[in-house]
Amino acid sequence: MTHGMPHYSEHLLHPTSATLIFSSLSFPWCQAGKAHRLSTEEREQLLPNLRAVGWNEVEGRDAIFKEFHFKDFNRAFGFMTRVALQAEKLDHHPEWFNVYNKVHITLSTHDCGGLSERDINLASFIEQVFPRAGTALPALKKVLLPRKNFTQKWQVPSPQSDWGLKDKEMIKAGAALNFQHL
Ligand SMILES: C[C@H](O)[C@H](O)[C@H]1CNC2=NC(N)=NC(=O)C2=N1
Repeated sequence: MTHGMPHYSEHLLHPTSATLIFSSLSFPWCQAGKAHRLSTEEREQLLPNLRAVGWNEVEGRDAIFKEFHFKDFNRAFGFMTRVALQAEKLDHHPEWFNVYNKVHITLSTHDCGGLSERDINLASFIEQVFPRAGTALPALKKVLLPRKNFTQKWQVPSPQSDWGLKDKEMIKAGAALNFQHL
């Protein structure tokens, strides 16, 4: 199954395709209330931003899909570990598949039988951990430290941190984020 997803190195080459703008969803999305399927308006607003970073709608099912490539299994599994811990915190779990350096992720909310804001927010988190997990460690500082390319509506809390936003801050920033990878 190929979705024409960009390989990680293409993200580096085409940073402008990595812009996510989530603006109007409420918080917290996870514990509060029952999940509801995204409205037409929400979809029109949010899905283009996800498509721009390689998430596609799944045919025949209300879900989104993206394929991630890493340099090796360790990096793929490191990425999965971060996503898994966050998914557990959010009580929102991805459907995923891994072989060696590839991770395929499908997001959908089983509780409401389709896409909800929980999926958008987990996708947003995934986008934020992806470049860090996918980058060879020696390249990390070079690639990630410059903050000038992070356009955002909130303060980066610890500019010294090589790892950028902490999970908690990412959750807080949540759907109101305007994020550029690089
Ligand atoms: C009982 C538990 O809170 C629910 O089953 C959670 C767990 N993780 C979940 N993950 C996903 N992807 N969709 C859900 O609806 C969902 N619901």
